[in-house]
Amino acid sequence: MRLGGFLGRAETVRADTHADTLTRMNNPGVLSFKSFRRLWIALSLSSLGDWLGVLALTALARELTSGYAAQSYAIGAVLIAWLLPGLLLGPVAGAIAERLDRRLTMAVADLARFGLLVSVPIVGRLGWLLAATVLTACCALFWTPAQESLRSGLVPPARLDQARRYTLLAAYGSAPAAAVVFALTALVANMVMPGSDLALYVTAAVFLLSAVVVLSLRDLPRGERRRISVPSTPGTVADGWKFVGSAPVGRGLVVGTVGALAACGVVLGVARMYVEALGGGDAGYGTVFGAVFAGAGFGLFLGPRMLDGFSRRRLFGLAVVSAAFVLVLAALIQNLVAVVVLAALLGAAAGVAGATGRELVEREVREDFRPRTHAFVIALVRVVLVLVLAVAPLAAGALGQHEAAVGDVHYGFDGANGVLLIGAVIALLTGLGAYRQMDDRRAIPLSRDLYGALTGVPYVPPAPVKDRGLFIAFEGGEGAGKTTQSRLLAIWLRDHGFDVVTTREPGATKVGMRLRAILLDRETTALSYRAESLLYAADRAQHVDAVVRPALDRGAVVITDRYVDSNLAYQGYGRELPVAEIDEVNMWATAGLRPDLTVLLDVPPSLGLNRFASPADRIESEPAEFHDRVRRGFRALAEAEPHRYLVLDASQDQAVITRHIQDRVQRILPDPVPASTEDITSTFPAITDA
Ligand SMILES: Nc1ncnc2c1ncn2[C@@H]1O[C@H](COP(=O)(O)OP(=O)(O)OP(=O)(O)O)[C@@H](O)[C@H]1O
Ligand SMILES: Cc1cn([C@H]2C[C@H](O)[C@@H](COP(=O)(O)O)O2)c(=O)[nH]c1=O
Repeated sequence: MRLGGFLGRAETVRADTHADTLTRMNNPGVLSFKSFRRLWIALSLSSLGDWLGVLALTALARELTSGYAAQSYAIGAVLIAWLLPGLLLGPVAGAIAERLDRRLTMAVADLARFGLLVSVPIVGRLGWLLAATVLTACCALFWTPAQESLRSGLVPPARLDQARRYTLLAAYGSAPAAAVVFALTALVANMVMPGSDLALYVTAAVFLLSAVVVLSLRDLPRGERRRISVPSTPGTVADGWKFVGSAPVGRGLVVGTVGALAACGVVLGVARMYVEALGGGDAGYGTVFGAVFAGAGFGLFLGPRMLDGFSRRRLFGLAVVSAAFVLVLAALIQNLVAVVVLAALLGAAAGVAGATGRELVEREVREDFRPRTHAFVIALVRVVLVLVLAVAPLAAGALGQHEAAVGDVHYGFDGANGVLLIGAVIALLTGLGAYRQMDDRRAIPLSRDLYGALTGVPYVPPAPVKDRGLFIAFEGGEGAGKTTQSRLLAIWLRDHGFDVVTTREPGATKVGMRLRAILLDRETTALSYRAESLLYAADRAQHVDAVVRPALDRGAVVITDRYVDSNLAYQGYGRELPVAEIDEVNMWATAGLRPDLTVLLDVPPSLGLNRFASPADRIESEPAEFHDRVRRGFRALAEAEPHRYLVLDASQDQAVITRHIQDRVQRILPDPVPASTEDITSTFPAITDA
């Protein structure tokens, strides 16, 4: 019997493996498309060259100047020359590239970069180094959009998303690789060719190789070419702020992103000078640079998997604040090994912030606004990085070198250290600002919240204070069993001597009943989604004012069948209106009243809807995808605040569900109210004259 079971399982595994192979054969990975693979190799080489170039050019700029201030200024100038063209000239270069042959454009841009980089050590002057940096950056402005336009024609539309992910990997994964190559080159150079010239020759060779790969691209699609349109970075920032900045989450994201970038930017900006002061040379510089990017990669991977159940909004602010503390240590501990480790930690904190920020956008921004939001964040990253990378070395130069002596102990405190501390202060203030803006668990102390997430036992706030009752909401899709379970809970609580008010939304007041009729009548047509959302919120405002608050004020347990979460799930996720905005409207409508506990009865819509015999109302008759989105919405809301929810599988037996609910409610019950108040205990539904 057991053996049979085992063989059966082994067979299933074999069948699955076979199915996987078949799927892979029918659905090959994007790198199996030969032309795309070559383009991807060219992109990896070109990105490697870009990162190597900035390391080699800044290192050589330092060598071509003397004195702490002059060297800092030279490095700052190279970084500005490297970044500014992208900020200002992107749309112009895109418009020119639009008219040119894509493959030829890329090859010529690579060959031009090869020539420019070879010329820099030969000429050996700072002025030409800066001019060559600007021209090299301009070549990238033609190369990148031409590559993007080619890419979209090399893979089937269904694979574009995967192709985009590979492209991102090549573009950013090449940064730590460049740091390793740079550090190794520096070690070799110490033996054969002192100085930073060798790194520049290696960079030039990488671009030459990229040109060869580009020229080897064959079988490019004929016919209509994909359009190239490069949006202006300052324009995207200004436009994006108008809508991203209007909600607290948006403002928090922007403020926090600025802080995380300030932290990483100052390290990259002053790394060369700081490492020199610690006796590290080019190899040390490459290592610090690589550590920041390797840490960031790790943080991006770790972010979504970290502290499951902990508020993402809190995590975002915390990650930025942690970056600030790491930066303080990096500024004060003047030891190269420690600085490398701290650089990796800093990158990891920024990576966690980046991944969490992305998760927040996915979760809280309406689907059709997401591309605009992502474009805005990317543009913001560019602008802030240019500013920080430009200003940091200049500020370090202006601060100069200082030394404090206490007895025989000498402590050097250079401009680089000062700038790192300034960066830390900016990151700390912005991190705290983002945390405050976005905090969605104000009532819960952070330490308990963190402890709960770390131990996997979410923190449940203590029972409400005596002068206020208990507020419990039942939420879930159609036919989940909310009415059934709320009645059973009310009966159980009354049996235990509690003053209980059962109520529901919409329609617990006279005004609410009219609104319910409008909202659920199938004759109501052409009701705009926003109007629908506001009508539900209006019903709620009346409900809270006339039923819920008075009952809570007298110390009753109020059980409502649907509340704010229904608005967020149905109108936010179902109708795809901005969830954060609906939340704000509800905050206002209810004067901030939130349930002490929300019981989410989770059921597949097909099962819940089948539980009814009566004809479907206006909302129930929405298509299956709508109800699927609503279900996902409820679950996302519960995941974001697990301490406030009890999520139950509502396809289980009724009695099992009831027991789970009683167990949880028991933990938060206040003392029963005196029997004298029971004469005002209402029954379901609570319809008032209001
Ligand atoms: N766990 C369960 N298993 C099977 N049937 C159930 C279960 N819970 C409730 N039902 C039945 O499903 C139907 C709908 O239940 P109920 O009215 O409580 O759901 P609801 O969530 O309040 O629905 P609505 O979407 O109208 O608010 C009722 O006939 C009820 O008896
Ligand atoms: C509160 C609230 C409700 N809805 C929807 C959900 C249901 O389809 C109906 C209410 O019917 P029920 O039988 O009383 O469950 O209204 C909504 O879309 N938005 C809301 O805020």
